[in-house]
Amino acid sequence: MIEAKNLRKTFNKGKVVAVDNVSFTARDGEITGLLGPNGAGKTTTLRMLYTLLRPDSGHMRVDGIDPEVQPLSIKRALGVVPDSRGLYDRLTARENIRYYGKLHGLGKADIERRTEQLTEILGMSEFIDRRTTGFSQGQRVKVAIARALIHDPRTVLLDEPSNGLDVMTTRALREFLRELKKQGCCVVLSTHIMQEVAALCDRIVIIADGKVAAEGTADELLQRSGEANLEDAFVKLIGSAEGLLA
Ligand SMILES: Nc1ncnc2c1ncn2[C@@H]1O[C@H](COP(=O)(O)OP(=O)(O)OP(=O)(O)O)[C@@H](O)[C@H]1O
Repeated sequence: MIEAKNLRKTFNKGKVVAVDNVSFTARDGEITGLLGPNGAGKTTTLRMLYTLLRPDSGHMRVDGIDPEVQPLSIKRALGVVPDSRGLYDRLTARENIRYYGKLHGLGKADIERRTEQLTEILGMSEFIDRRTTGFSQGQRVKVAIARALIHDPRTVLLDEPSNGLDVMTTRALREFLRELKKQGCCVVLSTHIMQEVAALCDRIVIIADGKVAAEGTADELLQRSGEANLEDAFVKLIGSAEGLLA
């Protein structure tokens, strides 16, 4: 479970307020979607959650762990697919994944076993032993996901995971995330695609201008907005649909 409390982050000596007092809870066994237009503060929020950025104020916990007190425990608890997928181009897909396994202190046999499993689930066998230079977006995302999950984390954070993916790969990705949820994982993803949250997320945190504009299940958001479909509900709750894809 992730608990974010009053997170705030500014840049450029306080002139840019990227995230302003954001609070929400993401539970185990659920997929939580951070939905918002470009520049809303989704990536900055995720970066604070995976401890790449330190909040100016506020705090977060993962399974009760405070990153200020136990920074390494948090890193072990999390699987992260960042916005820049960040693969090492000179390494093969397998070597990229193996390297992360080693960083997490896994033994060779465990790394090989888990890599085989993820290769199968994510459909990577055709390119697992190719260098990642020239990989398509979909192939990159798959390797980034496998790398993030090599240590079997309970909490998984994904920044715009379906960006640039074709329909079939997006469907496979959604199926995979549902499987993680079934296993009891806490899954948090950011997106600006309404369809994505509607199809996938148990809870939706709508972020606009660095703030939480609304939060709840799709049904709760419909009720609160008094609208019959999610698209109209989002428009009403955010005040504009600019930057959001249906
Ligand atoms: N390192 C940084 N330096 C200066 N400003 C930043 C930095 N990182 C983010 N920002 C600003 O903070 C705001 C929120 O950015 P963020 O990347 O979190 O939005 P986002 O919701 O993820 O957008 P997108 O959907 O376009 O990726 C933007 O105005 C952005 O320009």
